[in-house]
Amino acid sequence: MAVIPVELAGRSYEVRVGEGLLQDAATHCGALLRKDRVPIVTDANVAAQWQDTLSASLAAAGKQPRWLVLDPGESAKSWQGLQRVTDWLLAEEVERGDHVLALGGGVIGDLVGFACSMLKRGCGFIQLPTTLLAQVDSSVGGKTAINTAAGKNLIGAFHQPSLVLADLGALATLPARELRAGYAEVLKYGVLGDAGFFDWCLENGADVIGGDVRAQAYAVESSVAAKARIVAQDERETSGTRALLNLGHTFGHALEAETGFSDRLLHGEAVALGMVLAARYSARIGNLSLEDAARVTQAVDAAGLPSEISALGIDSGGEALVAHMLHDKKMDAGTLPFVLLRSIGEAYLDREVALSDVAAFMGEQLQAH
Ligand SMILES: NC(=O)c1ccc[n+]([C@@H]2O[C@H](COP(=O)([O-])OP(=O)(O)OC[C@H]3O[C@@H](n4cnc5c(N)ncnc54)[C@H](O)[C@@H]3O)[C@@H](O)[C@H]2O)c1
Ligand SMILES: O=C(O)C(=O)C[C@@H](O)[C@H](O)[C@H](O)COP(=O)(O)O
Ligand SMILES: [Zn+2]
Repeated sequence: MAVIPVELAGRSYEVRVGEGLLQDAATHCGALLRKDRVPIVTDANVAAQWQDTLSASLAAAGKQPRWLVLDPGESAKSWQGLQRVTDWLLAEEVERGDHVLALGGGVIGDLVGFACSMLKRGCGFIQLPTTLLAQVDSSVGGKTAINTAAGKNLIGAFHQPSLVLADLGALATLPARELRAGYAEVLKYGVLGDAGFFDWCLENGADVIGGDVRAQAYAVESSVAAKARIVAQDERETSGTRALLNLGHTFGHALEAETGFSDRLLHGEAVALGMVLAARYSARIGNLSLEDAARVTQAVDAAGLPSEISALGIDSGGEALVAHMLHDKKMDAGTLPFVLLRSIGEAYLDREVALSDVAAFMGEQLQAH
């Protein structure tokens, strides 16, 4: 098992990565579970695979698991989903000093984390991420949120978990499309800040997606270490450092909004497309070589992820996509800083981007090929 600390003043916690962590969850959580009753929120797909394992672990420690099982999918990250979770936590008489377990992907982690940030003005929670995306990204760093009609993650809070248990065994039951989508966020760490890791991804990405546990362990541990370093420097995304983790997301979130936050385009797929767009736009304004932009596209293609927005069947034009971007949380007094690239492994925040030029670029990309 690898243990990666997330160092935050007064709120440090560990991310434990390994096999069999759900079987041993009660031991790992230890005194964080201070009462006999343990509230757990998950979705139906995850419950079908992992509810018995977690229940057995808790029962063996003399605990009574209490389950809320939600419908799977991005639509749970909504006002209705939030109300369902908070009402249930209140009915379960969860107190501020208790810990709620969030068992699932990024949807469950973001939703439950947000509910816990508000419950009685803040109770504890533990992330038990079961998707590759959640293990490498969403369970770490404390961003929690729901979506609204206006856009992605627009209502949320920073609320750090007390512990993250990333059980690599959970990835064995994950559908191939979801594994691939999570891999986009792995590749992101290479593209934004680590050319060596990008090269590792090119060589080993197929093994990660193919289910090789050693490759998955390296991918998860490296990604979590990279994220933990950045979050420790800039927990609340105020200095510009953490904003680099948003590489591909301004484009990607606009595509998710335009496709209705639906199965048509998963978050990881949107991030893959967004990274390609960020690389191509960086090349267009002369800040990235055409060769490096092409390498980002190749890495996305090699993983079987989408790389051309023209294939999405979006009827609207570049202006409509830019209209979604105006809701981006990086928007600052009329300026939208974009995460762009100088090279593979060197992302930067560009505050000089003209949205009219982005609209023209997106219009071209929607027509291309
Ligand atoms: N907070 C953050 O820092 C952060 C970072 C990245 C993404 N996100 C958010 O995460 C969300 C996407 O998360 P996701 O990709 O994990 O999607 P998800 O939570 O919807 O899970 C994907 C699918 O896999 C199923 N599933 C999960 N684990 C499984 C398992 N082990 N076996 C079988 N099926 C399983 C789920 O039921 C779901 O159908 C988005 O809303 C995105 O905005 C947040
Ligand atoms: O942790 C971060 O910071 C990230 O940006 C990670 C992203 O992968 C994640 O999708 C995040 O939720 C996007 O942040 P947002 O602030 O644009 O909602
Ligand atoms: Zn993301």
